[in-house]
Amino acid sequence: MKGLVIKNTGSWYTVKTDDGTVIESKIKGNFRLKGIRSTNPVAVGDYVQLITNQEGTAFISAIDDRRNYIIRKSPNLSKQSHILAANIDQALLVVTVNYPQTSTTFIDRFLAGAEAYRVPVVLAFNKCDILSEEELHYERMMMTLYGHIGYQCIKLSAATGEGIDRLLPLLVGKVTLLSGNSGVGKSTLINRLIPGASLRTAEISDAHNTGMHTTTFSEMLELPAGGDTVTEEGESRHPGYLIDTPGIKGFGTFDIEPEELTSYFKEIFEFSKDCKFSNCTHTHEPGCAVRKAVEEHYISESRYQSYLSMLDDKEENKYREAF
Ligand SMILES: Nc1nc2c(ncn2[C@@H]2O[C@H](COP(=O)(O)OP(=O)(O)OP(=O)(O)O)[C@@H](O)[C@H]2O)c(=O)[nH]1
Ligand SMILES: [Zn+2]
Repeated sequence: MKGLVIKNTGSWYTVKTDDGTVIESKIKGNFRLKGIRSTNPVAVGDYVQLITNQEGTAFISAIDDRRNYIIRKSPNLSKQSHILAANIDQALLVVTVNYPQTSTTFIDRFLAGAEAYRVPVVLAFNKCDILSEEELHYERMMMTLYGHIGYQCIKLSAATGEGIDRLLPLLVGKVTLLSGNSGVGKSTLINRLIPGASLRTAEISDAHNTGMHTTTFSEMLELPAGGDTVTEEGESRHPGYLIDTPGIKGFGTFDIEPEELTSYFKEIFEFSKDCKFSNCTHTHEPGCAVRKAVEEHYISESRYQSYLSMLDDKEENKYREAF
């Protein structure tokens, strides 16, 4: 039997099978995944093979190849990492122009990381209900900026429900990683999208109270089935899931090489094709088409600054590694 892992608590995995049954499962034996040293071989979002047993539970006997996965490296130096989620279709980055203000550096770092993982990002501009005229103007400028680069932007209020009708269709049938700084309204949004979700979360934390601080657990929250969970091709798909994993602030960008960085800033990459040197870092080189585009306002100053700050990190790391 096949199924989708929707929850991971310690050594137990909750698997939703193709016919909609939910089965508590454990890993059979100690199978390892090629090339990954992780503390959890199976993660939410994995498609797995199950062998059911008489007690009504099951063994996970195989995992389908992953399209992608996000990991958190262990803070200690064991070189082990923890897989937070697999097979993500997209990320929803919740941002606010105020209360609290999300910095463009934070947004751009997140976007660059997502590009590195080839995960599309939708930007949700939340709390439009409490913004002043001036703040709304700034929000429009931000939405225009990121919209031009190619990111879908949705203006919404998780509190009042405004804009939710535009967001929902983007989530149907997809596994969406929910991200954003503390206080931007992620929990409020989840409760808006999935009535009763906070209640369930509370129950879960109660049940596992003792282990909460040591066990990282992830969960996919199922969106309520809408009327359109059948694709145009007539193939049915799941109603969509949200992954809300506390502690993920973005995609790991530690492995990005400085030469690669340009390609993770979509519009910078486009202009860089006209730079005189193919290995141009767009900092000081003559004939740099990127710096020219910044001067002529084809590339926004804030995006260029974010690029430079990420480049700086890389150089600094290199320096540290060298000594
Ligand atoms: N006015 C207004 N307030 C909102 C909106 N969305 C959330 N809030 C408020 O903002 C505060 C933070 O919201 P949360 O949903 O807890 O934010 P979060 O992103 O889950 O925060 P963390 O759990 O710290 O990551 C709460 O007081 C919410 O009521 C909104 O659209 N408009
Ligand atoms: Zn250049």
